[in-house]
Amino acid sequence: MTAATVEFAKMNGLGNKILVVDMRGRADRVSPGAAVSLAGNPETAFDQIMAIHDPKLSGTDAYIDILNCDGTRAQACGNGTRCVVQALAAETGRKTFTFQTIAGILNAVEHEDGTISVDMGEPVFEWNRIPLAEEFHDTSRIELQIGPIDAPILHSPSAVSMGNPHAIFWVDRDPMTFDLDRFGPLLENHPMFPEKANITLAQVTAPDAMTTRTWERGAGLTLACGSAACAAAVSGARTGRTGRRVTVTVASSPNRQALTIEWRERDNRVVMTGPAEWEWSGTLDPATGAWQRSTPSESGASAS
Ligand SMILES: N[C@@H](CCC[C@H](N)C(=O)O)C(=O)O
Repeated sequence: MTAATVEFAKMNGLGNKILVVDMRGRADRVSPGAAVSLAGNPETAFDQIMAIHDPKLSGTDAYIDILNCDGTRAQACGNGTRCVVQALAAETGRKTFTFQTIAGILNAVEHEDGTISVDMGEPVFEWNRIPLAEEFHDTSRIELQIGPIDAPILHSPSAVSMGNPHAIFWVDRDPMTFDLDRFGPLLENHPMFPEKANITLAQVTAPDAMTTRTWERGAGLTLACGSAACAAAVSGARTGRTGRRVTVTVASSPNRQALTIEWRERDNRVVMTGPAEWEWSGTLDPATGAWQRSTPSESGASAS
């Protein structure tokens, strides 16, 4: 008989709020309703759920189902993938993992210093695979702008899919100084993006460094977005703004933490390296989202 509850861990990657849910040994999934209920509680509020399922493909360790806090599915989540690696490494003592997601196969490794590298796959530039609603021969600079027509505030983003759709707007000052909570929803839902898009502001600060801030599809303003950091790094190199290995400082993350992103020349794959952090653990009902804390909390609260 399938148990009513499963174990989960509240974690984060650069402040990106993640629930890692252990769905192994079960045929059901975390329901969109459960996700919305968990997201609505300040204690379990999250940006993404990373649900670990039994592998569907030989040679992989797990199938990962990714849900945004609005209950929609996402194809990729860089910060969440590092959290999954840390959780499974702590459980098994292993250091390397291969996961399957809707977007493909991801390889990951936990290093001696505790940081985690995830091979996020190959970037996709074809307009209809990002996808965009209009044909663009060159998606490194597409026609899209916000603000007055003769003095746009944001314009000409680079578009790319890292499994999930991203638009990178190049800015010349700190991304925190822009009103992204106002522009984000307009751009996420712009008709140019038939599957919506993650919207990132990126300021190049050196040939090997940039600063980003992201409005996430299905989650809004989050403290960090790993796939967006990959998308920005690839777009920086593609447009000649940076080299292929960059430090991406995520302006909105606590203490402005950074990820290292390398777009490898030899195989076209993008490797993201950074930390993950466990906060507390509990159990939850994947059908309803009812939950219970099983490790101590500072607040003393214990249940939904
Ligand atoms: N925070 C994630 C990205 C999550 C998915 C995104 N909101 C989408 O719907 O594509 C990351 O770290 O990559």
